[in-house]
Parts: sequence; structure tokens; C-alpha cells
Amino acid sequence: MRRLNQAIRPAAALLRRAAPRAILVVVVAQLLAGAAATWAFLLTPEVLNQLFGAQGGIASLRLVLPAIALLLLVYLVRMALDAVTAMAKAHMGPKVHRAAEEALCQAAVGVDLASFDDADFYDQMHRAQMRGVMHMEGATNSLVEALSASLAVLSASIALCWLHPLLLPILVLALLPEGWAALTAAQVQYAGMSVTIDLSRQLEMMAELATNRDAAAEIRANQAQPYVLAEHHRSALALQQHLVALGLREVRATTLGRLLSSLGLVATFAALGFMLHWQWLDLAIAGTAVIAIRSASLALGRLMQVSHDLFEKTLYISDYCEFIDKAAQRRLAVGKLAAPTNPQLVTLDRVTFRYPGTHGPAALRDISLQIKAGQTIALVGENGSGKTTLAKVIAGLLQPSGGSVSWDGVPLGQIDPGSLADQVAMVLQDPIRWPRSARDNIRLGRYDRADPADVALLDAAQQSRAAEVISQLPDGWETLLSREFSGGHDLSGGQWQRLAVARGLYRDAPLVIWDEPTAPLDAKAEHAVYESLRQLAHHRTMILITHRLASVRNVDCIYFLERGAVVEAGPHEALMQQNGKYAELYNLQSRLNGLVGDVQVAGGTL
Ligand SMILES: Nc1ncnc2c1ncn2[C@@H]1O[C@H](COP(=O)(O)OP(=O)(O)OP(=O)(O)O)[C@@H](O)[C@H]1O
Repeated sequence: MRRLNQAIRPAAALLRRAAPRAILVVVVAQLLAGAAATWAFLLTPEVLNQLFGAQGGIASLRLVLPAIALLLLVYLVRMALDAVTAMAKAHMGPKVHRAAEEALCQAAVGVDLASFDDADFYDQMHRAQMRGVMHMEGATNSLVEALSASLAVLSASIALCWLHPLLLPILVLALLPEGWAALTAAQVQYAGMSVTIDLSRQLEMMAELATNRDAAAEIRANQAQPYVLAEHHRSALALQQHLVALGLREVRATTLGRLLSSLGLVATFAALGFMLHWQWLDLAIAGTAVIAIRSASLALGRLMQVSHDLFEKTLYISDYCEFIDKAAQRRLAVGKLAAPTNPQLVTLDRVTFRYPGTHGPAALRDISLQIKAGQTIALVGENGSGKTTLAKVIAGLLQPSGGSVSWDGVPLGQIDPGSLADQVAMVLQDPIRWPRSARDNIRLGRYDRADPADVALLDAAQQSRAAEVISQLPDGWETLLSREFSGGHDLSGGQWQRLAVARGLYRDAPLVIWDEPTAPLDAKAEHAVYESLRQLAHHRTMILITHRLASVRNVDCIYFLERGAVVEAGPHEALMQQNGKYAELYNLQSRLNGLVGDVQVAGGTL
């Protein structure tokens, strides 16, 4: 019961929230159906008595007809009530599914970015999404079934008790073995469930790899098909063997239960025979008792099946609920203050950051710096030195593990994340490829921006050279950019990046962060992007992350990172004079690649 409760309570709460009217209809209809069933049982002895007493011939049958008609009417009412229940149930399932899915999405988008780097949390979120929502909907259906079956058992019990109080213990005698068998089978399933889930997840992972569009090219290029198939086969075989073993144990339990149930039935008939013999009840009541016991036994079978289903869903539902709770806790730790509009000074004081669940050196170590409004700074350094992490900390997307980040003296922990994000435009290294139209892909930079004549949209597309890409699409701005839907169209990596740059430009925020914005771009597009940056830099604070050191020669300050720490900082000339790591890397790049064309930023060359 304790385990069942873990599934019943949250499913019932969601049901009450998502479909209160439907649940009211179901409860009322089922109570009335239960009352109708009891009435039908009470009418049955009367009908049987009249039938047994009839002498034959039309005349005596006519006498029985009103009682039969009444019984038929009661059955019809019951059928109508069951139909009403089924209709309410048809509303319930989709409503509960929607509510569960919406709660999950709301929880997922509400948590801080670091939560996505917490492997346990991320894993739980996916379990909740893949199975929790589905089982939540299933559990609400099971609840309705459980209510209907319980009321059927109750109505048979009341009728039997009414007809003769001794019939109640006989009913218990008939039902006990069946109940025991169903519970034992459920326990067998429950005991093996965590292994079932584990094996299913491994299998799903391999099936996902085999069918995933993003993985398809690499699997073929690396000739990894045999590996994928072998791993899939290994997981599938393990799951199959586990399920067969579980099924056989369940069959043993149910067979024993059936055997006991048959013994219970024999005992029931013996008890009825005994009562008939001593004339404690007449034949019509004994006949009704057989019908009622049969009906109660079928209902109990249904109840046990439903409980069994609920048992199976318990783990998934607990997992779903736990995720929603955890997400709410991660959401609570946010500030309430509004972010300063156009912050004049961003200060980092001895900031450290460690990704959740990681060991070894922290991703950022003891970083202190200041960025004034209107400045352009560059973060440079080798792969994995912490540039992207630092940019996310400055933007308030990641909370430092130590030290503090403040905007105009207000610690970011006290600022509402929404208002903080409002001040930042961030173009990331691997931007999201929205499976939406080309228009939406840019407008999603700030989807609620008023731009009735598309002036800002066209401007952003022009500056990033995304306009050229869009003009070649079959449906122009309205082309769906996803091959996963029919009629969809895909872009090259560089074309996607142009759209991402356009999105960043369209966002139009006072603090702009560009993380390798031009890496996959061709020379012309790169030139166009730096032209846009030059214009942007006049009245914005810019943080530029790049490996092309020639691009950052004239920014206000360059921060050179190494293993999470700033090891050199200053303008290009100063760093070159220092002749340290930056100078070494700069000279190396110059020798290897030659310098890229100079681009003007903030009045100087970039
Ligand atoms: N989500 C994450 N979870 C755990 N560790 C991470 C995560 N993202 C980055 N790291 C680690 O943090 C360190 C800094 O990563 P970061 O992405 O900030 O480097 P970067 O300088 O931007 O690298 P690149 O030039 O390759 O983009 C690296 O050691 C990386 O392995």
C-alpha cells in the first residue's frame, strides 16, 4: 500500500488539477453505477423466484416480465453510466498528459544552466520526459479503473450482506486466493523492476544512436555499424533473458494462485450447499450469490491488475515527481532585484567555478577583472582553458562556486535571472539549430521584439550575410529549417552560423558575448560579421572569444587564460612587449597563417 501510495497520490493530484470536471463526472457516475449494480443484485432473487415458480405457458411468463423489464432497465442505466465514465476518461488522458508535459517543460526551462551539467539531474530529467509523463497519464487511467473495480466489489459485497450476512465471509473465502495470487505476481514484477528499467535504458540508448540523424554520418564514416549492432544485441539479449525469467516466476505465482482460487471456489460452493441444506437461504438467493461472487471475483481480478500496473508505474512516477521537486528547489535560489539597464561596470572578484560532479582542477580559478561599459575585451587561450565558462559566469548563466560577480555593485545572485538575461546577447560556439522557419531562427533572438515592418530583422540578416542564405531557400523566410519534418531544408554549418550571428544582432542588448562567432564562416562572411561587430562596438560592451589572435589586436584588453586562470592581461601592444605566452602564440599564428585582414573596431583595428 505504501508503494502504491507513491503512485496514487501524485497521479490523483495531477488529475484534480488537470481535469477536475472529468474526475467529478467519473466519481458520480461510478457511485451511481455501483448503486445500480447493488440494486440489480437485490432484484435478481425476485426474478429468479418468479422464474422458478412459473408453471410454463404465456400467461405465467407475462407475470415475470415486469420484474425482468425492471432488471433490464437497471442494467441499461448501468451501461449508460459506464459510457459516461468512458467519455470523461477520454477527456482525462490527454489533459493529464498535457499537464504533466507542461509541468516538466516548465521545470526544465526554469532551472539554472549548471543543472544541465549535473549528470544525475540531467539523467533524471530525461527519464521523467521519456517515461514519467507517459506513466503519469497511464496511472490516472488506472486510478479510474481501480475506482470502478473497487465499487463493483463493494456493490456485490453490500448486496450479498443484504441478502444474507453469512454470504459476506463466503465472498471473502472466494476472493482471498485470487487476491493473494495477484499480489504475489505484482511483487515478482516489482522486485525485478529496477533491473528492467536499467536494461531498457541501455537498449534505448543504442537504438537511439542507430536511428539518430546527427549520429548517422559519423557512424558510417567510422564504420561503427557492427559495434552499434553488437551493443544493441547485447542489451536486447540481456533484457530478453531478464524478462523471460521474470515472466516465468510470475507464471509460477499465478498458477499457484489459480489452484488456490479453484479450491476457494469449491469451498464457496460447499458453503452455499451447506446453507441451502439447512434452509438458511432459498435457491434464488443462492443463485444470486453465485452471480454476485463471480462478478466480485472478476472485479477483484481487474482491481489487482490495475494495482499491478500502478506498482509498475510507481518508480517512474516517483522519479518524475522527484525531478519536479528538485527542479523547483534549483529554481528557488534566485535573486529578485532587477538587473541594471546597460551596466556600467562588471566586476569579477576572485571567481572560481567548478562544474557539478567534476573532480580535479576547477574550470575557473581565482579570476578578478573589471569590464567598463563600452569596452571590448577578448578572452583568448588554448582549448579548455575556461574562456566559454568565464563568459557564461560574466553573463550570470553560471553561478560561481567561489568569489563574486557583480554588475554595478549588485551581486548577480541577488538579480532576477530573467532581467539579467535581458541585458545580454550571446552567440555561442555551437548555436542551437531551431527546427523552425528561417524567420523564427533570427527572431528568436528576442521573439517579443516589436518589429512590424521587419526592419530590424532584415538589418540583422544583411549585416550577418544571412540574407544571402535565406534568398536561396525554396520558401525564403518561411522555409522550415529541419530535415526531420517533411518539406524541411537543412543548412551547412557556416550558413547556420550566419543565422546565429543574425540572431545575436537582432537581440540588440547592451552586453554582447561572441564565442568564436566566425569559426565556420568563409572569408566574406567573416568580414561581414566583423563589420557588424565594429558598428556594434560603438555603444556596447563586448566580450569576444576567439582563437584568431589577429582579430583582437585592438580591443581594449586581452585576457589570456590557462587552465582556468588569467595568466596575462592587457592590450595587444603591452602583451607583445611582455613577450609572454600571448606573444608566443601570436607570433606562432602569424608565422603559420599570415595575418587576416585588419578590421576596424571601436575606432581601431580588430
Ligand atoms: N559541461 C561541462 N561539464 C564539465 N566540465 C566542463 C563542461 N564544460 C566545460 N568543461 C570543462 O571546463 C574546462 C573549461 O571549458 P571551456 O569550455 O570553458 O573552455 P574553452 O576555453 O572555452 O575551450 P574551447 O577553446 O575549446 O572552446 C575544460 O576543462 C572543460 O573540460
